[in-house]
Amino acid sequence: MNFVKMHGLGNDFVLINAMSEPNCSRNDWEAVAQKICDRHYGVGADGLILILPALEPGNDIRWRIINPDGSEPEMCGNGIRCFARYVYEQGIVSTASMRVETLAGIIVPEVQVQNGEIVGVCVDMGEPRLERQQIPMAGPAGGPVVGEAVEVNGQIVHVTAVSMGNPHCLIYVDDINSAPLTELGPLMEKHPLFPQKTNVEFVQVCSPDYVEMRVWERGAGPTLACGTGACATVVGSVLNGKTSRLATVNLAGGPLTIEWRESDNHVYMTGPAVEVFTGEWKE
Ligand SMILES: N[C@@H](CCC[C@H](N)C(=O)O)C(=O)O
Repeated sequence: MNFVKMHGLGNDFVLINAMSEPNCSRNDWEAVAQKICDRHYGVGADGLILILPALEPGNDIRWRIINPDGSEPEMCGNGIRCFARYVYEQGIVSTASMRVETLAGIIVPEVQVQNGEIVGVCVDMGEPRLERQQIPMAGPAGGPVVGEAVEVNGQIVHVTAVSMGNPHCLIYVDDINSAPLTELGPLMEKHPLFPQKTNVEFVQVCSPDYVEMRVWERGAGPTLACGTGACATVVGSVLNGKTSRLATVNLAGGPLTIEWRESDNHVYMTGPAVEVFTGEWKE
């Protein structure tokens, strides 16, 4: 199978145009993802992205994203920027702005072109989901989960939960460099409060328009960046009164600009998407 390797701030993906593969209707993509994402025995990636035809008229294209552990998340922010750039550059979609069918609903990325050069991708990520059941998070039905005390490994941490289609759990820290990413990350990911598991973000607020964030991703572990996590970070930080609606989220792999727009309640994410190499996967 032909593939392309891309990344958004070091959050890396293998993309396969399933429409041009003879065996595109195969039903073992989860197993392919586990093999191809392996950093020792495969290509190495934080996820496998499939390019598929739209199911509904009016939409341009559809995707699937699969985590390295074979689970299928609803959305991926860095991945959708790579996907949009690739399908636009390859002429699979002819317009810079496109309607993409995802498990989180229709997502609208726009490839940004200046003087004939692609300079980035801005994505309308839709509305954040804040109700407890929408995260989803166990416990009595109710409104947003903001700074809720949760016991993990015998200690109390305060969590804020936001869904961008996929679940995120924010934990504020004073110093990002000493955040317990690899200790608390996996424990929170599988905490019984999150029936579909969760991505875990450690956040240091530096100013109302600049935060540092490090992520432990559901189904992938620590990654250099997480686009949906950056969106959730700004939404959660606004709910906590810690930032304004427009802020830079700096990740291990670099910065994303995130705006939670008041006029339409949508979250907009702007950042890079880079092609690294192409290859052929032999099974
Ligand atoms: N890297 C992503 C998120 C990918 C999905 C995540 N691992 C999950 O299971 O929800 C991003 O950039 O948003």
